[in-house]
Amino acid sequence: MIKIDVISGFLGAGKTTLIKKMLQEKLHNEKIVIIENEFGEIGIDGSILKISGLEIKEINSGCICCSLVGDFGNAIEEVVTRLKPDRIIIEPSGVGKLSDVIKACRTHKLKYLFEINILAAVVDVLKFQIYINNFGEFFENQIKHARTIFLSRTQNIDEKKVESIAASIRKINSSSNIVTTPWDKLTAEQIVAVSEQDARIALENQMPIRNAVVLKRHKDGCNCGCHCKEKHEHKADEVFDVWGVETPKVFDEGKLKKLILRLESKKDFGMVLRGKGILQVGCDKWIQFDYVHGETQINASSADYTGRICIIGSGLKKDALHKLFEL
Ligand SMILES: Nc1nc2c(ncn2[C@@H]2O[C@H](COP(=O)(O)OP(=O)(O)OP(=O)(O)O)[C@@H](O)[C@H]2O)c(=O)[nH]1
Repeated sequence: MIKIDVISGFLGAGKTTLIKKMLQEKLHNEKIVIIENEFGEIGIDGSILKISGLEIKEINSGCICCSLVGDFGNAIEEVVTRLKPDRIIIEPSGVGKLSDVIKACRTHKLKYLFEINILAAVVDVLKFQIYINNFGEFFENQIKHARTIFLSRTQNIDEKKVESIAASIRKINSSSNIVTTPWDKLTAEQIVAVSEQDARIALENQMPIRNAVVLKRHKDGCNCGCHCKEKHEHKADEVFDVWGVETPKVFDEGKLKKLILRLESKKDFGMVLRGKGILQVGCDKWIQFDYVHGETQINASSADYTGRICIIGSGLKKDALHKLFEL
């Protein structure tokens, strides 16, 4: 049986970071294929994970829960029949619903060839409240259907706050394991062990196969993140925007750092939830940037086939973004 591990989590929560840790420290002896699903046509995570030298299948230009159920099914079929790995790790888009990924796996025509093993959600403690308030429909869905919840950035807040967030998560999902220790204090062995605990039993309880889509009514003032009047269950592309470009432009590194910081301005660019890119900043010099509100990381990167930027948010002002990067 091929193991399927799903590592979900909202935009910028730390999914790729967690997967990298598992791969580098624990799973490097297994034959693994990663299915990456990014919301937007510009895939960045595939390049980041590529350094591990693994087979990566990217499904871009939408998310599994919207229009890509077919593509996701085809990707699984191709991986299962052609590559025959020991394990498939799926990183759904940050705005994907974990319940949709589970459903797509459980109803797949080749489901007898694989079993869902890890069902994890990564939750950024610094953004917990803001995401619950603004994008609760997507955020809570990931928490609710996960068997294991990894809190990220717990090293950046005091333990009382971590406790209170863990208690709020318990109210949404009372049976999950909640990992509160900063990951660098844990071995990948511990991470995989806690994630694999009772996974199958939990899945049976959580996800009875449904033949019909149950529509969730949303009320006035609810926290799903959309602005529409009709009552319906939302797809990610109704709530979130994506702006992505490929560019050969060579940026000035100092200037680039400053303009990435300007993404904080909701007034100028809309609500930017996540930004990432791989860009050339000199003759043989490339950087990779990671933007999450209140936190920007810029690291050296190896050269890529061209420069790429991907911005995800709500109510994005795309023309302003174009101008910002002087494209
Ligand atoms: N300090 C700190 N930084 C973290 C932690 N987890 C992730 N990061 C940083 O947060 C940024 C986003 O992390 P990713 O692993 O790319 O997040 P992701 O969930 O894969 O993001 P998307 O799939 O693009 O939405 C990166 O710069 C990480 O280095 C953490 O626990 N502590």
